[in-house]
Amino acid sequence: MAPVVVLVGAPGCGKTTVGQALAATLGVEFRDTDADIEQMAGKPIPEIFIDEGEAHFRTLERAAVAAALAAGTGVLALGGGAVLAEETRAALVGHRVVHLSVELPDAVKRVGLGAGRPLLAINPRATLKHLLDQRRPLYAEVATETVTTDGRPPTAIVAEIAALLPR
Ligand SMILES: Nc1ncnc2c1ncn2[C@@H]1O[C@H](COP(=O)(O)OP(=O)(O)OP(=O)(O)O)[C@@H](O)[C@H]1O
Ligand SMILES: O=C(O)C1=C[C@@H](O)[C@@H](O)[C@H](O)C1
Ligand SMILES: [Mg+2]
Repeated sequence: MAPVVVLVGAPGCGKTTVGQALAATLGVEFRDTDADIEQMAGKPIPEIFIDEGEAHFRTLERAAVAAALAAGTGVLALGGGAVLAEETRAALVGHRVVHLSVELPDAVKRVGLGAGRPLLAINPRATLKHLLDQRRPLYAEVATETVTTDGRPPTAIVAEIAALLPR
């Protein structure tokens, strides 16, 4: 079985928030590869970045995405940078992949200055701008649908995605 839907998008686009609400609406399970990686590593993502570095995190992430796609859990959220891996982009072919798009102003507001996003620890606005510019084409490449999230509440986004799915 494949996941009902896979969510991709930049940090702060709402993959976790929307994914959890969508799974509850559909009555299916929610899975987030970031949480899977933390469980696999036995520590939070910022600690993996500090202790082993980003390259090691990306190795864990490729394995976590492959395992989650194979498990076929209902709603699957991928980490914001998962699409950087060519292997992961190839593995997503044939899946229903929704890109939750977000532009810089809303992304900055949503991620704030909070902890827990190691890539955004320094100069979050400039880093987010770079991430968005670098990744937009990659999200577009893997997505079967794109749903805009700027200025919209999670409930409206959940309803739009639910309406895309076969009944
Ligand atoms: N549509 C929205 N409107 C306003 N706030 C939102 C919306 N979606 C998410 N948020 C808020 O933005 C923050 C980031 O959301 P969330 O953690 O779901 O993003 P994410 O895509 O999972 O990020 P990451 O890639 O870092 O895991 C949270 O505080 C959440 O409540
Ligand atoms: O955008 C990214 O590269 C990341 C996003 C988060 O979901 C985590 O996967 C991690 O913090 C890296
Ligand atoms: Mg998340």
